[in-house]
Amino acid sequence: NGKLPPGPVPLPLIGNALQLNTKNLPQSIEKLSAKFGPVFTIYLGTKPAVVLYGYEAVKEALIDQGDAFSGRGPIPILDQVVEGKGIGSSNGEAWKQLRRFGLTTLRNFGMGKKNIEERILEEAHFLVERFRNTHEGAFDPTSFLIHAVSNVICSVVFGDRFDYHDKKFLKLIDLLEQNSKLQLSFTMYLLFPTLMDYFPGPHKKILKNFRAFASFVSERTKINRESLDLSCPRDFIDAFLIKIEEEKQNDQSEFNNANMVKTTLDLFIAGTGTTSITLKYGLLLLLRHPEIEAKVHEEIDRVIGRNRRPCMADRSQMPYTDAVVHEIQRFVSLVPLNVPRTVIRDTQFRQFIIPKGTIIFPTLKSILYDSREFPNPDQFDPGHFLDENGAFRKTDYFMPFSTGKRICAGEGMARMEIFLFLTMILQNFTLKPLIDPKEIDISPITTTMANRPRPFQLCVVPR
Ligand code: HEM
Repeated sequence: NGKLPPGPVPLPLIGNALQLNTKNLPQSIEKLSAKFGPVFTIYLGTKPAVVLYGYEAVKEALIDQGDAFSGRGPIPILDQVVEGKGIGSSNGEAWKQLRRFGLTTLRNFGMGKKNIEERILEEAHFLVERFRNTHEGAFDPTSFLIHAVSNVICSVVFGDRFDYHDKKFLKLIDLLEQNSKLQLSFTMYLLFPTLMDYFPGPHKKILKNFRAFASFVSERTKINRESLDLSCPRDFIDAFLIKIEEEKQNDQSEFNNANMVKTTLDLFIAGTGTTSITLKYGLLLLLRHPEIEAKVHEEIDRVIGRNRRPCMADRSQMPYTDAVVHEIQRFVSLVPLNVPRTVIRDTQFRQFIIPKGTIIFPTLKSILYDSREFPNPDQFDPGHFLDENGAFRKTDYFMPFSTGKRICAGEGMARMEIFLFLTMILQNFTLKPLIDPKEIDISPITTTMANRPRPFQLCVVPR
């Protein structure tokens, strides 16, 4: 209508499908930005989507005009399971209430008997034991990391971790693992959502697995309800049940059974793959760069030693390790295009008018790989986060969790997990690659929604 930002000319019905590589949408968007600049429109089928490319455009939208850009856009498949409920997919008043509650409860370190740091450390201990039991043999770390990371969420949501051999736990994790292995063309789903529903394919299986996961969570909430003590919440579900009880008289309340199950599901889906892939990629990057691993070892030995467990308070004394953790997240750029947003009203942005409901991609890789802020962004270099004196260098361009009103609700938890899991692993082991480090391919496998490392195995040698 002449008010949206310009972009490649769309064709009827298929929009810009011919200009978009369905296997690597982030790459197509990078190419288009070279031609159309930091703000442009692409057509996903018949629907326009505005791409924001680079720090200035993303900041102007998500921070300076944060409220207008706070709507959630389509999340292929997941939308059909959560049906606009839970923190990640809801909008308007429901989202405000659920997000506020979720953040306070996750931040509430007094919840149950243990705080979140203790829960992570307990799990890190079990992870280290599992690594030790490989007896220096080669193994793929994927399952171990998924188990550890999901168990932290289990501990927060269900009050306790599961034993790694517990059949219920294995069933639950199997559903998540199956989904992470199934290759879904998110781009095809974004382009032709209705059409995809009519075709068979991996998306049907993913949907089935998510539904099975939701009924597991629903069963667990029943168990909690039967043994609930209103004065003593044991976990996230108890806290939610108490909130439902407190708000019983309020007909505007969003605290109900459906939102409880879907918010819990959100925590698993948004929190498991993201953190475990980051950790796995981190191990690969350290295998590729033994000289960086050696420096982390040296810092761990100096600050923590070998006889006590690391804790979050150590981080401020460990600028190099902190820089490595940040650089892992920057390099991985886990969610290159961000999770899609929408504008919640007709919105003037720069010289354009973006109609209410338009999909927005506030791209994150464009910021994490900005060569003005991170010289040689394609290189894995912790120096990107260190100043000339070796002190940690903070930068607003560190945005793997996005920014603004919908910034990742699990950021605090994820950052603790990555720091504590990684330092615990490196305190106890030296990583050994199966091939010459220089031969290791650290480039990502990129899909529309997430980057992940190429498959690999490693050995861990006790220190
Ligand atoms: C390395 C780990 C993680 C990364 C890189 C990551 C990244 C992101 C990103 C980019 C978003 C979209 C934000 C936006 O719309 O602007 C998001 C949303 C979200 N994340 Fe994370 N995340 C991680 C871990 C976690 C964990 C551990 C949890 C929960 C325990 C979690 C829960 C959520 C939720 C609930 C949302 C939706 C927020 C909303 O719509 O208000 N994430 N995350």
